[in-house]
Amino acid sequence: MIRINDLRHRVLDIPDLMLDSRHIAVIGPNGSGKTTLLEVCSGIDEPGTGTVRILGRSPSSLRVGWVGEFPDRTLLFSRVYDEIASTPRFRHQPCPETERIVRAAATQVGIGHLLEKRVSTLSGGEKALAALAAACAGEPEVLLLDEADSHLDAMTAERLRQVVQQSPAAHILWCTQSMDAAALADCVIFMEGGRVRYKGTPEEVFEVLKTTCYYPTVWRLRG
Ligand SMILES: Nc1ncnc2c1ncn2[C@@H]1O[C@H](COP(=O)(O)OP(=O)(O)OP(=O)(O)O)[C@@H](O)[C@H]1O
Repeated sequence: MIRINDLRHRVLDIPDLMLDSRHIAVIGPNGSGKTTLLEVCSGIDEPGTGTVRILGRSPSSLRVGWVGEFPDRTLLFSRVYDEIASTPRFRHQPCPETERIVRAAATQVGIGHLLEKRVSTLSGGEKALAALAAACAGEPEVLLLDEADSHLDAMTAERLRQVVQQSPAAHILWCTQSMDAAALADCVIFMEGGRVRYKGTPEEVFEVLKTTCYYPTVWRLRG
């Protein structure tokens, strides 16, 4: 359960929000506060006013996985293996266990062949997958994806979706500009001007947005 009360932070103004779904799509126009909401839910950023509780705890006490739109800004290590190994190493996992976690995460994401490569030599999509593998290796309770699918080809985006679905995370907050991807979520929140304008199942939210550009293309095509 994600519970937000009296949150006022930068652009955000969320008096009361309760989310009990697992896969939550966060959509809305540029500058509406989607990333800011994810940051507050990640514990990266402490809200100025109000409270955020996820699984009954403060976000900073949770295992959080973050995959951003620009992996170059978050990938810290020069070798892919070391990037994925960073969280188990920070947690002082023994070497054989770290090795197992890294290989499992890389295999799950489909980048086992990239483990020895330098991060700087990867393509944009490969960097996104390396960031996803690193997030998965941390066995996150909450997985946050900030437009992580925005630069991916259709097949890679589909793989990212599958891996995210298979993740054991209790909550997945996925900010996306792909309404077709958002339509696959359990719950959609539509943000505008820092507020949650609509919240509900994809059917409920997209029904309200039917005449706008936010209606999923796949739904429009099927009539
Ligand atoms: N560190 C900050 N300090 C002050 N204002 C900020 C900060 N970060 C973001 N903002 C402002 O908050 C507003 C919301 O930004 P945010 O990045 O959350 O929007 P977004 O919905 O994710 O947008 P986009 O779809 O363009 O990524 C923007 O007007 C932005 O300028």
